[in-house]
Amino acid sequence: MSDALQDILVTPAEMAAIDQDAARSGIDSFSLMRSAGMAVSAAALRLFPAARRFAVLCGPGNNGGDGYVAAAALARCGANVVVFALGDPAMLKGDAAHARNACTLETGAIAAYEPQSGDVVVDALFGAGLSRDLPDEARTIVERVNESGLPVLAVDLPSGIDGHSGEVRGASFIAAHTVTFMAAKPGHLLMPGRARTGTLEVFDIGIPARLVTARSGDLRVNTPAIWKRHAACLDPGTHKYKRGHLAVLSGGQMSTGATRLSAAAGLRAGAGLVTLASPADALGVNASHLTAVMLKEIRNAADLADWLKDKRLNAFVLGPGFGVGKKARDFTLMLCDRALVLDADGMTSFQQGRKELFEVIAASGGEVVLTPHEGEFARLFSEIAADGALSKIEKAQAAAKLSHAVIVYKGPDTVIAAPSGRAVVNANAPPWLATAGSGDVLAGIIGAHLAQGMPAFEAAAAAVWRHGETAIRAGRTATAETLVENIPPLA
Ligand SMILES: NC(=O)C1=CN([C@@H]2O[C@H](COP(=O)(O)OP(=O)(O)OC[C@H]3O[C@@H](n4cnc5c(N)ncnc54)[C@H](OP(=O)(O)O)[C@@H]3O)[C@@H](O)[C@H]2O)[C@H](O)CC1
Ligand SMILES: [K+]
Repeated sequence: MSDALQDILVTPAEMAAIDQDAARSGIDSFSLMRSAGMAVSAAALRLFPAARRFAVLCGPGNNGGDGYVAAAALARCGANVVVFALGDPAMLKGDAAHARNACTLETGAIAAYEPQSGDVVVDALFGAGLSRDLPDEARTIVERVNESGLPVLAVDLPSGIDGHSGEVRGASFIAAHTVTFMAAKPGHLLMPGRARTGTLEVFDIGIPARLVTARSGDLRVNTPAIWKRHAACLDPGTHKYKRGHLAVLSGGQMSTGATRLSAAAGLRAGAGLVTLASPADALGVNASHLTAVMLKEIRNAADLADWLKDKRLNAFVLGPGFGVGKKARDFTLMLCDRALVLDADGMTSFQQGRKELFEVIAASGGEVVLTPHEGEFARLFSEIAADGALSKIEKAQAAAKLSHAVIVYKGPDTVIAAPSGRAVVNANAPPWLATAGSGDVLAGIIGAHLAQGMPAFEAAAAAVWRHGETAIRAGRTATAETLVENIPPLA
């Protein structure tokens, strides 16, 4: 696989355009289908050497064509293969018809397939061309196979998964392994598609990388390649102020834990100095819990304005445990010209009045990162959240454009999007990262990256990735405290 294609995500519509470009450039489209089908048969033999029988389920388009190629190749290798078609195979066109004609195996009607112990199901019903909910006949088979617990090897996408959004269209197979072609699709990474894709294999069927990159947008999987050149903040000549001064704004005395988690995470993640800015009533409780993190009394906007004269204070986290209301709004608007992570209560405080926030962000030229989980996203961007035609990626992109901020749309499939439309989908977070206080830790890591001078998009993408690595290191019993202890070095 070409390096240029390693991390890119290509939508089904872009992939269709790439196919056409490949045909125009003189590449024989049937040779692509042959490569695709051969890759599927190779994966089937490699992953399921003990299969008693391969049941290849072929659909009405080119995904089905890949299935006929794979079935014929498996049979040539001596495997026991049965083939079932959705719809009348005589209606197949073009390459799929060619593939079917070249496959001498008898083809049964899909309704006749009875799952048997020892079967491996090769799912070639629908791939990139799925345009609506699965028809009833396909749905019945999907449900029968899913109930049987038989392993499913999906061609391109598990049938029923929308490659654009990862949504389930009526029903879908739950694959053990998926073989896709040239590049991963958003539906492989976005939930629930991610959970139904199994392990993902991206196979190069021979389309030149330049044709793929020419059509693909600015959408990537979140890997260190995205941000590592911005992470060179640890040069040997540095001192603590060069590594930035992060300030975390604490809530009142009954809700200080969240901000201490953010502050501790910020320090561990590499900010040179971290100060917890605390209201008077919380000074005592904060002081009794802090050592390396410093403490500063900030009672009101006047105190904050005075403190902000220190230009070395270059990044802020506001929101965890802060409380919803006017104080959060006033403080936030004062911080938008610096680097700011606006999390939790900070965002919720603008549920009414977001226009002012977005205008101030646009006008002030700071680096603002908003970190909504699904509920917070729905509160702050209700009309975007309600648009069923948009994928999670497109929702994050629309929110970034509207707010002029970098959006970290959190979840098992966190999407980071910039106002320019640039976006990455994160893929390294284990399920146990969803633990109380985990978001506070993430906010602190983003703050530390901002304090060290990383641009907001890279700071956020690197933090989300590092947060995932942290959880892997902390293990399945992770708590927010052990997450902080396990934040790995960035570079
Ligand atoms: N470069 C590559 O990646 C290559 C990919 N290949 C394989 O080709 C498929 C995409 O093939 P395509 O024919 O475009 O699409 P599908 O096979 O997924 O399905 C399309 C057919 O199904 C009909 N359709 C769509 N949704 C439904 C539905 N819910 N119910 C019934 N029928 C449906 C659709 O017809 P329309 O009615 O919508 O017009 C099509 O007939 C890709 O996934 C790869 O597996 C190539 O083999 C090699 C190059
Ligand atoms: K499929």
